[in-house]
Order: sequence, then structure tokens, then C-alpha cells
Amino acid sequence: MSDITPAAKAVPLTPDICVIGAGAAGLSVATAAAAFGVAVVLVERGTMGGDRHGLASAALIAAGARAHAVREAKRFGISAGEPEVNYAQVHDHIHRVLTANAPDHSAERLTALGATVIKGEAHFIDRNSVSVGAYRIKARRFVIATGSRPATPAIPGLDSVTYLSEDGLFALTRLPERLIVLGGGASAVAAAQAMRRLGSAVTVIEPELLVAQEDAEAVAIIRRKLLREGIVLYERTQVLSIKGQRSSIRVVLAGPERGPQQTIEGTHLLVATGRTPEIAALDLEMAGIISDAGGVVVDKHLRTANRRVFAIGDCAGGAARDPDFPDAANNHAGLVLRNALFRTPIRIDIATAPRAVYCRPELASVGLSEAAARKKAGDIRILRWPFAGNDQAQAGWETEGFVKLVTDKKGRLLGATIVGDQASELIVPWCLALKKGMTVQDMADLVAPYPSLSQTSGRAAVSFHAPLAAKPGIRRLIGFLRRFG
Ligand SMILES: Cc1cc2nc3c(=O)[nH]c(=O)nc-3n(C[C@H](O)[C@H](O)[C@H](O)COP(=O)(O)OP(=O)(O)OC[C@H]3O[C@@H](n4cnc5c(N)ncnc54)[C@H](O)[C@@H]3O)c2cc1C
Ligand SMILES: NC(=O)c1ccc[n+]([C@@H]2O[C@H](COP(=O)([O-])OP(=O)(O)OC[C@H]3O[C@@H](n4cnc5c(N)ncnc54)[C@H](O)[C@@H]3O)[C@@H](O)[C@H]2O)c1
Repeated sequence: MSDITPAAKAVPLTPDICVIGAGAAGLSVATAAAAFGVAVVLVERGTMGGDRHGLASAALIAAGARAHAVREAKRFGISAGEPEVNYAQVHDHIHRVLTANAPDHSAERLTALGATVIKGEAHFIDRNSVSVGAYRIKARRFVIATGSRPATPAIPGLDSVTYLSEDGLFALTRLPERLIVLGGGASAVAAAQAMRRLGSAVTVIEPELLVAQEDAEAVAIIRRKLLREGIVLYERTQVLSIKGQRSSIRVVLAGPERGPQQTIEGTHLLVATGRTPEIAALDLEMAGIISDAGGVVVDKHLRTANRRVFAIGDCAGGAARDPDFPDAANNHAGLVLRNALFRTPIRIDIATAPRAVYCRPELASVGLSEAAARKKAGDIRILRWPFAGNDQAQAGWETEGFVKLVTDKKGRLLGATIVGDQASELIVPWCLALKKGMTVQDMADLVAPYPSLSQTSGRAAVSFHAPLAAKPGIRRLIGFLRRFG
């Protein structure tokens, strides 16, 4: 990364684009812009690559899945017994995965592409300029991509105990004996299941319901699975207070089904109660940029109140967030690039951004859930097909779950939810279908290999015509046509 030189103090840098934050979102913009020969300055105050929690989490989940596969092998007639977990090696596996592609995110690679990488904390000094240490950057466009950090809930006593955030979880080298997880969102549920599979006793506490924004029927399958694997779940349960010392943390709970108060005890506490945008250091008001608790306020074009400045990724709020479409940030970088490089008008399309919960079975969705569609679209149809009816799912003992489609009454796709093995892969064609405004008939016409889990999607689509099959007129027509051979 660049060092501060006296020359830098005197002369401002004047790139086309200045990207603040080198996480997933900021790196995508800076890398592609540099590759197209655009003058880019990328500012990062910490580690290149950002939090990379999605990847660390995937590595942890994969380790948990292996342990589980060993336990389940007996179903296939293979005896392997209880797996022996060396958690220090699980830690090493996670960190090997995190470093595997680190050169792709390095300052050296960006510099080789032609970008200027500056290490330091950026803040706005006026509508057109950012300061980083002794550097001043006056860019034609700024892209704020400063991400988020864990939100700490206001629970009496929390600050008196040592607890884990996601970072802390991925840094552990010994398996927690009894892990208490606060939060029942996507990251908490996946981490809880992985740790259980690796051998921890796990309790999850959630004030509402597990992954409440997703389809309730699909979440019911996940809930059942977590309970069957031995996770203790407290939903609709408030945490009143926390106390304890090292290796003995006591959490006082209250919930409708648990009586007025109950105390549970664990050796470790993971706080995964959501994230908050990381924007305090940016001095946004100096540039006339508006922000609120949801992040930097942007419009449908990802522009802030200052038209030179975009915000993308986890720090973007306003039109970039929609309660019916959480996790819409994935696509922001590509959109901003299109505008910055080719000046094409852009518009966030949160309706076609997929979402996924990476517990097993996975839950993936795109577009409207059934509940959101009933609110928004009124007259809808729901199509379902269970994995239990799929030969490939039977072959692999992965029969839990279903494909559920939401359409309008003419069969135009409004949303898809898949809970089951490889749901995060199976959702992809449905993203395309939604983006292209396709009908379920278009999808029913697709031929998938046999046997494949994808055939479940096809069966769900074809079921749109099930009511037709029962119509006496149609049955008579088929009977009539049969006479002609
Ligand atoms: C446990 C967990 C699991 C997850 N799993 C997934 C998943 O499976 N799939 C998925 O899509 N998402 C997942 N997410 C969400 C995903 O991690 C984030 O959406 C993604 O990292 C956001 O990227 P970003 O670039 O916006 O921010 P970040 O990756 O947080 O990057 C922001 C960067 O900006 C830097 N920065 C901040 N302020 C300044 C400043 N003033 N000056 C200079 N630099 C600054 C920071 O140091 C950081 O490097 C998960 C999140 C968690 C917590
Ligand atoms: N696959 C993915 O794309 C993926 C995976 C994980 C996370 N993410 C994203 O990362 C972000 C963070 O995810 P997350 O799961 O950490 O946050 P989240 O906001 O989705 O979930 C936080 C949960 O914590 C609960 N909670 C709040 N206060 C609490 C308290 N005092 N005690 C117990 N529980 C409490 C909330 O009710 C909520 O269910 C989200 O935007 C999420 O969508 C994405």
C-alpha cells in the first residue's frame, strides 16, 4: 500500500473513482474499474477483503456437514461411529480457506492493475473531497462501501462477560462445550447448527421467530431439523440479563412458553443479533450525504443526496433495503460499475436478488414470499413439490424440503422458495426466470437430467396445470382425441 509522502500532502489525488472500503463490494468496483483502465483510488483502513464472514461461515458449515455425514453414514450401510473432531484443525481449515484466494484481494494485485491503494481511514472534508491521513482525494465519483459491524444489543450485564461476535467465533481454536447463541437470523442459525454438528451443546435464543423474514413453512422444516439434531431453541423469548464469569455464563430468559423467568448456563456466548452500518467515521454531513440507522440513504440508483457519491453493500440504506427483500446488496457493485464506466442508467432490482440461509437443509429464495405476495399481489397461486418425490433426493437421503413457487393467476412467477439439499444452487434458474419475467410454463418446458434435484423444480412448475387435469371438459377432449390414434 502507498506510504504518505510530502508530495501527497501538497497535491490532491484526482482519480475518476475513489472507493472507500475494500470489502466484497468495494473491491469488485475497484478491481473492475482498474481493469478497464479507469483511474481508481481505493482506501482501506483494515484488511483488504473486508470481513469475509460469508466465506468463514461457509468453511465452518462445511466442516460441520462432514462431521454430520460421518454420523449419518450408517443409513447407507457404512459404519463410521461418532466422528472425532479436532477443533484446532477445524480452525486451521477455516483460515486456510480465508487465505486461499487472498492474493485476489491484495493491494499488490490492485496496484498491478493500475489502482492506487491507500491504507487509512477515509472521511469527507467537503462535497468533492475525502481525506485519508495526509492524503486528499478529489474524485469525479465516490463509492462508499464501508460495510457493517456487529450490533451490540442493550442487555444488562452483557458488557460484564466475555462474549463472541462472528469474528471471535471464527478465531476459536477449542470447541465450546456449551454454546449459547443470541439471535436466530441467517448467520446465527447456520453457525449454531455447524457448532452442534461439531460437538458443542447449543442453545439458540431469539426474541421473534427463526429467520422470520423467510417463508414460515420453509422455516418450519429448518426448525424441525435443528431440534432433531439436538439444538435447544427458545423462540419468542427475551433475554433479561446476563451474568457470570469465564467458562460459566448465565442468561436469564423470559418467554410465553417458558414461565416468567428461567436461567440457562453455557461456557460460551455468541452474539449474532444483527449488524449496523459502519459509517460513523466518514463525516458524511461534510459532503451533504444523508444517513440514518439503516445506513447511507440512497435512491433506486444507489446515489446518495450528493450526486457524486454512491453507497453500496452493507452500509447502503434507503432504497437499497426492503423488508420484503433482505440481502439485496449482492448486486450493487455491478450496477455502480455500469454507471461509472459506461454512464448507463442503473436501477436497483431488489426483487430478483436471491437470499440464502446456509444451514442444512439450505433455504434459498428469490422474489416475493407467499406472505409478501398476498399483501402485494392479492390473487396468487402457490405451487409446491416435495423433495421426497424426487429420485435423486431419495438416493442421497436428502428428502426433507420442497420447492414452492408463488405465481399470479396466469402463471407469471412472483417468487420462489426452496428448502432442501443444494437449495442455494437450485434457486439460480428461478432468479433468471424472475429477472426475465418468465412464466412457470417456460420453466416447466426445461428438461433436467435424470436423476437430479432440479427435477423437483420442474415438477413444481408443471403442477400449475394440475387443476386442468381434473376439468371434465379437458378429460373429454383428451378422450375424443384418443380416437384418432
Ligand atoms: C456470520 C455471517 C455470515 C454471512 N454469510 C454470508 C453469505 O453466506 N453470503 C452473503 O452474501 N453474505 C453473507 N454475509 C454478509 C456479508 O458478510 C456482507 O454482506 C458483506 O461482507 C458486505 O460486504 P461489504 O463490502 O459491504 O462490507 P465489508 O466486507 O464489511 O467491507 C467494508 C470494508 O470497509 C472498510 N472501512 C470501513 N470504514 C472505512 C473508512 N472510513 N475508511 C476506509 N475503510 C473503511 C472496512 O475495514 C472493511 O474492510 C454474512 C455475514 C455474517 C456476519
Ligand atoms: N446467506 C447470506 O446471504 C447471509 C448469511 C448470513 C447473514 N447474511 C446477512 O448478514 C446480515 C447479518 O445477519 P445476521 O443473521 O447477523 O442478522 P439478522 O439481522 O438477520 O438477524 C439478527 C437476529 O437477532 C435477533 N435479535 C435481536 N436482538 C436480540 C437479542 N437481544 N437477543 C437475541 N436475539 C436478538 C433478531 O430478532 C434477528 O432474528 C443480514 O443482512 C443477513 O441477511 C446473509
